[in-house]
Amino acid sequence: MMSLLKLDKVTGGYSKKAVIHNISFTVEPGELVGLIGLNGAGKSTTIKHIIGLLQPHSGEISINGHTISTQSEAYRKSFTYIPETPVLYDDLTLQEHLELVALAYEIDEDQAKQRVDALLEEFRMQKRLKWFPTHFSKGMKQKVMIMSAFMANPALYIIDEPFVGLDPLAIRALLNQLEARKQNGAGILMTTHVLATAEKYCDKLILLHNGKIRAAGTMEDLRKALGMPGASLDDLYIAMTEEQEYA
Ligand SMILES: Nc1ncnc2c1ncn2[C@@H]1O[C@H](COP(=O)(O)OP(=O)(O)OP(=O)(O)O)[C@@H](O)[C@H]1O
Repeated sequence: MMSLLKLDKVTGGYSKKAVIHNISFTVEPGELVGLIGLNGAGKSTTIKHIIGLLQPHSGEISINGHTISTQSEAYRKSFTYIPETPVLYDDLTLQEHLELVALAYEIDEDQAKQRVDALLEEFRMQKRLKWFPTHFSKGMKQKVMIMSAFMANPALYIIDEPFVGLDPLAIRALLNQLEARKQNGAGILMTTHVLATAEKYCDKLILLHNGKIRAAGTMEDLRKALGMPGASLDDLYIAMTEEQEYA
């Protein structure tokens, strides 16, 4: 079966010097995959290659079998990206942001209205439809990005550290939405430093260290690979970084 997202031996970075090395993994439909690593491990750099901001020095990235160089339009329409720092249009209200997504993704009016109503309720933003971003708190701005991504309803979600800055109700709303989208066959790649949440919700984890994949798989796979039965993701991760430093 064709993977939703496939990285095949991707090496790349910002200049000739590689920052990520020989990265291979997949995200399958219905899977939430956590990309885990210390500050500077290469998580954002990996994401920049997937969303097309950087080009690999070698290796290949495909979404539903499309690559960005050969089927750019199909590739870009297959995913939405939720950055860690919200990027909003100062002159557009929340409503206009959501309308823009509906236009860009060619969602018909009835369906758009249904999706907007459900998202407003879930993220408790019903009273903010006519607001401009300057009046939003940091967490509300993040919610606008998250709602816009869910509006588009893509096959693949790429989410950079979603849990910092959201209140507990918003985190629950996000996790509920992710679960529902997974049930419908979407795939999700998410970076986070909140390891307890990653351990609980991710189907598969990819541990990045110094730009390389150190271990990947389910929690059970990772425990076996590191010889630590019953360990938490926190313990596994710390053990992995220490092992590398003193090896
Ligand atoms: N714009 C850039 N130009 C050059 N090097 C960069 C740039 N951004 C990041 N790097 C380097 O790439 C490496 C990986 O950084 P990256 O941002 O991918 O880490 P990360 O895992 O996302 O970290 P964090 O958890 O802090 O977000 C680091 O050595 C960093 O210094």
